[in-house]
Amino acid sequence: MATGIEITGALRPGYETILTDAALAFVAQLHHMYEPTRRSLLGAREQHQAWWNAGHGIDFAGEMSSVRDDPFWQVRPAPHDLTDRRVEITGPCDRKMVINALNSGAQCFMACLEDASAPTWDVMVQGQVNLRDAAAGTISLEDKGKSYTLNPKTATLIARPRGWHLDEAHMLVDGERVSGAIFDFGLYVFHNARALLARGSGPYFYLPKLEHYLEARLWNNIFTTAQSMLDLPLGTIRATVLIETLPGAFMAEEILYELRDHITALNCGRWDYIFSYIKTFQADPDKVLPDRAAVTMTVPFMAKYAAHVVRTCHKRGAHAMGGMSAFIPVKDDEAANERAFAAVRADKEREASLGHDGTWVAHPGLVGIAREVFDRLMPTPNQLSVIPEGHATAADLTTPPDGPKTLAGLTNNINVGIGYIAAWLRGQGAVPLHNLMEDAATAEISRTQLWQWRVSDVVLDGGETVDAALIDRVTDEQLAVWKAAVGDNFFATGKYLEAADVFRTLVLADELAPFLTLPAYEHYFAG
Ligand SMILES: CC(=O)SCCNC(=O)CCNC(=O)[C@H](O)C(C)(C)COP(=O)(O)OP(=O)(O)OC[C@H]1O[C@@H](n2cnc3c(N)ncnc32)[C@H](O)[C@@H]1OP(=O)(O)O
Ligand SMILES: O=CC(=O)O
Ligand SMILES: [Mg+2]
Repeated sequence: MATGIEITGALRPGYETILTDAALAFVAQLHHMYEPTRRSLLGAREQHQAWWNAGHGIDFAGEMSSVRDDPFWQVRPAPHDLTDRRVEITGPCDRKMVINALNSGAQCFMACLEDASAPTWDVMVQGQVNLRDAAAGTISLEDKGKSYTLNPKTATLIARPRGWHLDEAHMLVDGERVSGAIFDFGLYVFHNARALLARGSGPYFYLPKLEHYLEARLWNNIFTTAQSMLDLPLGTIRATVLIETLPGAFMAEEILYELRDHITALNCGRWDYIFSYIKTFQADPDKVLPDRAAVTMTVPFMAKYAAHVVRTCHKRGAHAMGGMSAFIPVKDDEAANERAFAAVRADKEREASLGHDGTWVAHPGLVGIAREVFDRLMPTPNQLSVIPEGHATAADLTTPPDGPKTLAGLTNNINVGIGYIAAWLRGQGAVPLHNLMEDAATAEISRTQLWQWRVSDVVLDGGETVDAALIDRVTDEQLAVWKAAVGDNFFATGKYLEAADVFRTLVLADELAPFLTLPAYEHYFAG
């Protein structure tokens, strides 16, 4: 191994094919070149938050108006296998799910090393093994007497690395942790770019949680460097950026501009967006959101956000991808299943009618519904020519909706928060809870919402004031609910008490932690 590189995680069979000297040296080189910038951009995030906490508003960046006003620039056109992306399935990089997703009939598969994966060392490195085999077209599995192999026609593979905030604690360069994003991106592009190109595709990425155009510039510089180190032409790497933070929405056009040689699309990551709205306005009692379930895509600020993303993309020749309805198929209850399908169908009809070029589904059983809607409402491969009228103002994007604030909403946040974090601590990053898909982003909404309700002394519609005593009482009640639901044995081993501790600590903290995964990673996964 090159001098200065240290791997502190376990080396299980197969990992040596990913953690090769050459691949690690590649990651280390990116680390040397770009870690100082990442650190400084993370520092800038703290400064921006302090500015908003001091009562300053959020608005479009004045210094970038020339980019927004210049009518002439466009992003590089999409490659052939990202031209029609009407249905994209997402999922963790578990071997069976990777095969099932690639075979699902969706146009693309967003393979998630981010919020649908708990970032344990094993999940991250085994995920790379699975993606390497997927990129090579050779992935297969024998599981419970069933053989899994790839169909002749599979979805286009797009990998989602971790966001800028997370470290990979198990790879050190000169004693310093590398960024999770650079670890995930670097290993994936190093091992798979050539194989993907040979199969008529390419190294494609979804980039999560960007908050500033300078963060997009960092990705662009990393792409340019990676391409030249791997002797790939400029524009070989292609990115789709999730517009899933409120600050990111105000910089959507600048993000396209910074990445114009590499970007093909933006995506509306609605769950992180709601989380980011709460985080941005954490100190503003006038911006407190109602129950999580009441913040749908049809409330005004969310509808304006989606239209803003479509408009911005199509003005610049980029695809505008829709997002994820949390409804998933319901087993053993036909009526509930029909309701879930109807909710997904309505969500996809809204997206296709607005001008989105495609959408996300969480489960293979939903591919057909999304496909039917987009085939019906979008007969062309995309609808780049559809530009929603109007433009978004800061008030459009930031005015909170009315809606209920209820004890049931508070209780659901705590129940789901405990259930999700327990699964995450067991190594599972996406789970079905109460017939909805939950991942790190939805859990972030639950815990930030309660933090904000508590510090804003919200009085619920039933008259209860949200305070530490109420949070403690309901947390204890919900621990009992989980114990009854999963049984004493699984409750004892399934990390529920640890999850409640993580959740309660975050909700009762004086300061809002920027991400729940940061303290939880340090405490449970980094060692
Ligand atoms: C906010 C965001 O970031 S959204 C994007 C991140 N979130 C995700 O990607 C969530 C993806 N979805 C999932 O992880 C899962 O569908 C869950 C956790 C929601 C539900 O999981 P389960 O209830 O275990 O699914 P279920 O039991 O119905 O699975 C049935 C089959 O479908 C497969 N399957 C389910 N979801 C997926 C998927 N997303 N991709 C591929 N295969 C899948 C299962 O592997 C299983 O296959 P098998 O029959 O060969 O054994
Ligand atoms: O990543 C998607 C989201 O909704 O968040
Ligand atoms: Mg997200």
